[in-house]
Amino acid sequence: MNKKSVKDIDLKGKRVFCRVDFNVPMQDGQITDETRIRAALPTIQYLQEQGAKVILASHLGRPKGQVVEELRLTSVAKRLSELLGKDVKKANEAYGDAVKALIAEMNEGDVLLLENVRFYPGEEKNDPELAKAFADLADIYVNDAFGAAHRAHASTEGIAHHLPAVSGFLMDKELEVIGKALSNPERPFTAIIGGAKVKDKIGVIDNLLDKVDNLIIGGGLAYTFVKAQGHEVGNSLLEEDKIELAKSFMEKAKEKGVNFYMPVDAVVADKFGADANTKNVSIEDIPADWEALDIGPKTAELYRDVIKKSKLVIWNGPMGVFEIDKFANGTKAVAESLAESKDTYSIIGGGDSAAAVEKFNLADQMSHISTGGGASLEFMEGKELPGVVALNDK
Ligand SMILES: Nc1ncnc2c1ncn2[C@@H]1O[C@H](COP(=O)(O)OP(=O)(O)O)[C@@H](O)[C@H]1O
Ligand SMILES: O=C(OP(=O)(O)O)[C@H](O)COP(=O)(O)O
Repeated sequence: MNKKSVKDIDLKGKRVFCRVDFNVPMQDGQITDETRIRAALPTIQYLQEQGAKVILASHLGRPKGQVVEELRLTSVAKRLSELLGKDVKKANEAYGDAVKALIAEMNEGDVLLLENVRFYPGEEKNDPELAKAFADLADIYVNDAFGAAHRAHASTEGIAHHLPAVSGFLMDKELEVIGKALSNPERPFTAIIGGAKVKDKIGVIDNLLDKVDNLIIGGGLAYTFVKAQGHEVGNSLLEEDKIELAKSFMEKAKEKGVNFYMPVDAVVADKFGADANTKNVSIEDIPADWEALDIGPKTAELYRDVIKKSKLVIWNGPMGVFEIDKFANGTKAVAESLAESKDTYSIIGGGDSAAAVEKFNLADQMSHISTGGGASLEFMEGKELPGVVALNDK
């Protein structure tokens, strides 16, 4: 990478503002997946070893500029203390005099976790005053939050304009692994896009059509395309205002010679939930009052064949509502196909896809599981990540 890293800078005795992505899934105040915390440990430990005073900052969830009690980083600080084997102090704010007082007491190698940076409206607006207030806490800025690198926020972008700004090891690793795979992709190159964030992902598909040989669509996303093909989708997830766009993507795929794979069958349910009645139907036969919550077995088989013939696969978004066993088979089949294809380099992005792979105990069979969903997609699309652009050049 042409950006300076934490290795390129003297850290001894310095106050380091290190942005990490501790946006971990939580249920009833408990962390349900700590992958992102563990992924940040190498940088934190390196900073400690080098004699820095480590000031960590992260967002958690989307509190929209307000204090939301459940989204405090308290349980993250506790878990981090256990993982580091050292007490991590937790501030109740993310900047200001009280925080400065805590920092003034820090010794070399100490770690302080600031409060959720998204409790402040200025964070997501990239308010220069908030960026300056963050910068006032430290001598050096380190960005190790790959998962949030596609956001131009005060703690991911703005602050970098006020301090010497370098990347952390997780950031470096993600950019290197994904960048290398995509700079000269081994072919056939296949992208699998699923999940529910239709609005976020539909634009991604446009850009991916310029890069891939095969595009596989699944998950809730698929039904806007099914509708665009002229079929009824019942109560399935649908973005009415994206149907025309979906049509244009199918046209573009044809023009570009990209194989565009869509579900040929689906598992439909008479309601959303574990106690729903279900059946397998052909894609043109989704009943009016039912919703498609997984790809069907024929589709899974079709996708398996494509995956097996691919040399590089990027996968973002589950094929169905994998959290409910009845609708997990499609996602499981894709994960198993990737695990079986030993010659295929697989990159998994997105919290839910990673969680699904974890749930099926196949995580160690994947080539790279990225800590960033949106970030890895934007990077793969060829977009510049603001959190990276803002760092100092080598
Ligand atoms: N057919 C479907 N209908 C409704 N929701 C779906 C469907 N398929 C998948 N999902 C949901 O999509 C969610 C994940 O979507 P998304 O956030 O876009 O993925 P990721 O986090 O991997 O990027 C999961 O919670 C899953 O239940
Ligand atoms: O979880 C994240 O994104 P992801 O679900 O796309 O991996 C990142 O922490 C960014 O969070 P955001 O999408 O609320 O900006």
